[in-house]
Amino acid sequence: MCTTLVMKFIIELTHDLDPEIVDGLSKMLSENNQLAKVFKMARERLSNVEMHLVSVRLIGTHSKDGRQYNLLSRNELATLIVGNGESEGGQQDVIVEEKRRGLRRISENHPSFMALQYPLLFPYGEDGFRIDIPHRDAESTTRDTSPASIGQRVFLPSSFTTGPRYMVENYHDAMAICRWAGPPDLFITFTCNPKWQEITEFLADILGQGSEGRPDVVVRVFKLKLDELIRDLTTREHFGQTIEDHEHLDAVLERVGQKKTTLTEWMTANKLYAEAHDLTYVDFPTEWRWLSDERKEQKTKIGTSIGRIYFAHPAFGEKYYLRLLLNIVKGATCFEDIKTVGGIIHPTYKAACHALGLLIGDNEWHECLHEAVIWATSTQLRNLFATILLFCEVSDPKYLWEKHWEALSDDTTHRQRQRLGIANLSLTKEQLQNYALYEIEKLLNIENRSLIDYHGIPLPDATLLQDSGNRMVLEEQNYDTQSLARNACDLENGLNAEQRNVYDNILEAVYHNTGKLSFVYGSGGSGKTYLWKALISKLRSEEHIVLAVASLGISALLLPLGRTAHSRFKIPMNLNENSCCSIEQGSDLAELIHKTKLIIWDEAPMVHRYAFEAVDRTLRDIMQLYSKG
Ligand SMILES: Nc1ncnc2c1ncn2[C@@H]1O[C@H](COP(=O)(O)OP(=O)(O)OP(=O)(O)O)[C@@H](O)[C@H]1O
Repeated sequence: MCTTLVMKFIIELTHDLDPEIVDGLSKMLSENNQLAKVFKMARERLSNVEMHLVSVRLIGTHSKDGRQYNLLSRNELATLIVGNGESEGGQQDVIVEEKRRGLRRISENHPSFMALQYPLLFPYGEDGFRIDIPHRDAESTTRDTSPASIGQRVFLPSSFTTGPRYMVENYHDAMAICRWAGPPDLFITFTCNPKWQEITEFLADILGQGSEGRPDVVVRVFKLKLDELIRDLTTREHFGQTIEDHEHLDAVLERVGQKKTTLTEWMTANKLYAEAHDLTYVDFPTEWRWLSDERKEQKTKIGTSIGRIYFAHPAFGEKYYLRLLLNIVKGATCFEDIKTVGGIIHPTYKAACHALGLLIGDNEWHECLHEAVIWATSTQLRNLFATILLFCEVSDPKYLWEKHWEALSDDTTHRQRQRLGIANLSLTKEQLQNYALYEIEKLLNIENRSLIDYHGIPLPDATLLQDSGNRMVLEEQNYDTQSLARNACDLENGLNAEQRNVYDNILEAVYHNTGKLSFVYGSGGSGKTYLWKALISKLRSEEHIVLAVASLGISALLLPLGRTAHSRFKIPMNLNENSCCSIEQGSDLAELIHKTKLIIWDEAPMVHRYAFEAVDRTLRDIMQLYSKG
């Protein structure tokens, strides 16, 4: 910056300043700031040179270490010089004269730049920013950006609100309640509204404050209201008496080392009270109450709590068998009692299950799947089924499959509806089974096994699977066959002699797969559309595919699920004698055409001959490929 300008600027600035403060600062800088000392030296030098227009811009010269409190030494920075500034291309830097080397230009990124620019912020002339300055908290930055290096994994316990285990706990509690009380009548969700009166009134007192800026207020009001709702439901019993769920086995088993758990207290109660002997561990909370403060059970009025034992996977070993026993054994006073069958204490829970006949045949696996059906998703069930097949030596896999296939494919229709975007899609029993088998086969393949290894379970049918992925085929098969059959019967009965003749001819060709081209001619109102409808209903009710097309859009509307021929067969707009339809071999549409039993083309003469030729050529291509395949 030009010195005259600097001076002018300083005079303007200092006009209102307290001279005492300025003197104090100046004194402080000249005593402590190495750069200020250098400044002084420059001034002395300039005063010895005859020069009127000078431009002085400063920067230190040392470029070694740059830690924050490393001070300059007078040897490093000699003086600040000089020039007219114009020739420096407007760069914000610096020409200094080092004592030993003469004039040098220095970068803005030099460590002393900040100290010179803002002397009051860097009163000792400390180093400022520079290139590659290390981050003070470099370690934590690495941790933030790379979670893999955090170290030990921590599993959040189920007591951690909103954690995955907490959610699963709640889900299982809900399922236990549903099992005991039946499906819920009400499903209450409680959401927050930032326009609630309490929130708006509070924010009205703060100018320009919206609810988005005060989540603390929103959350507090939400919690207050939520607590109030819970009180309405529990204490005030708006919907009647409320029940509570019981501590579950999983927690009990994890705390085996602890002196008192619900399981041990169940046994203690069995020791002390004869009336407790009639209850299994699961049924116990229906008549007894767990006092968590005192960690003991206490007799209470009947029907206040629901018992639940956490599901134990068959792969859990002894835990699984203990769980089986706890569903049956009554009045046990110690762990040995649970293993005692017919006066014999068995060494393991599994042996006790054997002695009780729980493991005869595949009972345990049927029971396992039967219980899991209550809470598990179909995906989880298929995983469980695959695990049972792989590791549990099932004696009759076919029966296990036949008994549980519906639960294993429960999500299929929903998934296919979502995937294909057909809201009312319905799948046949074979398709549902096939999907589940395919998913199970994939799970078994991961373990290098296959359904072939399990005698009696059918293998997934590849063609059915292919169809279930073809939206067009599914659409053409997705009819209510029963109502179509009734409709077909009515229409068939109403056919006149001529219509009947055509009807029988066409049906015969369809049923015998002879292949036939029929041209039906009749004046307006003679009953052609009626005939089409009769044919379409008849064949669709028998799950055959019929493509109903018309040359004109208006005629297509009169046919059940009718489309224009151009749209259905992708006939090109500009036709010539060599035109073909744009249907790719192997596409869904080609697959649909291949499966089609009958094509009805209404108002056929309304389009050019080339259109028929194009369709004919394309159909031949498609059918030829499939017959070769
Ligand atoms: N066998 C029949 N029994 C009862 N009603 C019939 C029969 N055949 C035709 N119809 C009735 O006659 C009317 C005209 O029939 P339809 O629409 O099928 O004729 P169309 O030949 O398709 O006419 P257009 O060529 O104008 O389209 C309809 O209301 C239809 O229900």
